Amino acid sequence: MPGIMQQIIQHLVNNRVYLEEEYGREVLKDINSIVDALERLKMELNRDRQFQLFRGNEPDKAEWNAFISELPKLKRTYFRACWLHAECYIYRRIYSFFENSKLLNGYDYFADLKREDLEISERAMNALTLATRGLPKNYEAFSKLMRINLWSNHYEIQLNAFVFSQDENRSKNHHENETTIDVLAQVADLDRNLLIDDSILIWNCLIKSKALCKDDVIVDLICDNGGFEFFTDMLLMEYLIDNGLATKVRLHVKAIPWYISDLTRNDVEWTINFLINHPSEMLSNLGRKWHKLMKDRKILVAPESYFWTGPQSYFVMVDSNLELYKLLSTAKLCIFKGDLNYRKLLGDYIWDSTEEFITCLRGFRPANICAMRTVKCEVVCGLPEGKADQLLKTDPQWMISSAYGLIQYTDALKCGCGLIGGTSTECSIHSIGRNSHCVMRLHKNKGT
Ligand SMILES: O=P(O)(O)OC[C@H]1O[C@](O)(CO)[C@@H](O)[C@@H]1O
Repeated sequence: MPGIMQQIIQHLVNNRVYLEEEYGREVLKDINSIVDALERLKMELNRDRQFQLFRGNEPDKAEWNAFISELPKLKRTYFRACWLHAECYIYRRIYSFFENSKLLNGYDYFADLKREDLEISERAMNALTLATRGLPKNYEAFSKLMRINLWSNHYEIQLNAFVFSQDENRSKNHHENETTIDVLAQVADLDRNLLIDDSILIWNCLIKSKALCKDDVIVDLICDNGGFEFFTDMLLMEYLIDNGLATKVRLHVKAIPWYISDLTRNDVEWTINFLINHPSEMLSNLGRKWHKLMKDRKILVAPESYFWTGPQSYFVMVDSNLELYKLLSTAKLCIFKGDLNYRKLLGDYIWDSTEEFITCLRGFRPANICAMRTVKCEVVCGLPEGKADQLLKTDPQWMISSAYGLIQYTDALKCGCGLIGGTSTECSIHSIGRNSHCVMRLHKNKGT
């Protein structure tokens, strides 16, 4: 984190001239005070000081201050707090320096990094675009897209491992579309590291929703990173819409710059414009197509919520942000991308690695839920007995390397009784009703 803060300082110093051109001379005062504030924050972190309350124009300061005040005193400093709490707090403090400045309110100091990530992914984007035009509506194509999307959450793979020539693929097989994706999976050589693959359940969920639902089939995508990862998110979402597997996709983005590369509304707009104006005709056409999907509101950015940049685990959402919980409840499927979302889904606890996904959600079940992440920290569940031990022996870094991936799913109506969606009186959850809110409360009261 001190390194990240230093990078932001460097960014401001390096861009002084441009910022002055854009905002006028007065911005230099802002820059100086933000640099001072960042230096102080670095010092607070180094000295393990107490978290401070937010006192400026932060729209979510009441929630943050309540959270900080409720932390036990000993858990309110950088090295004593939970990792997740300390990390979120620092990212939130950093942005508060900008939002309380005169001219740099709204400034995204991570924007350049996200943009560069896309700019240098041209070959990968071209190859994937070519490979995904006219894909058939079947489970195989869907599952491949899911895996491409999953592996784009890998730390380093984002760019380089996806770089391969389209010509090589062409010469290998006549079925160009199919093969390019296969090659991608092989080049990435990562599918063997897919520890859980519930994509068939997700496919079934979407097929069933379409058949049963007369209204919109909504898919909520709780996004993670911008840049290349968002590009592959869009390929998957486009496939869902094109094939009638969803009639509407809502993108949940971050309200503020977050964890360096997380997607914001501006990043979505920038990405579409970048593609539209791209010299490659194929990418430009793709950009235009996505722009139309957004104009027709088939893919849209959901109202931004500060819940996603809070420190809380998702099981508290029903109490702390009922509006957002209700919004997610109108979806047929909620897809949570990335490691941070996963940590918040599971509450950032070191669960027994064989624990069921649904148990770890602790009652958070606004809709059918899918989590897709490469494993970057020690939070994991749903593995077969003995798998974690075996991995530890063969690859001690397996939980932090992001070389392993998970596609996990749980049905909103699933419960421990094995009677999926049933109305049996034997099961208290099912006899209470199908309302996920009731189910949530029941689980909570039971302390599960
Ligand atoms: O972009 P993702 O997949 O959410 O990864 C971010 C995660 O990586 C980490 O840096 C873990 O190493 C965490 O801070 C964070 O949970």
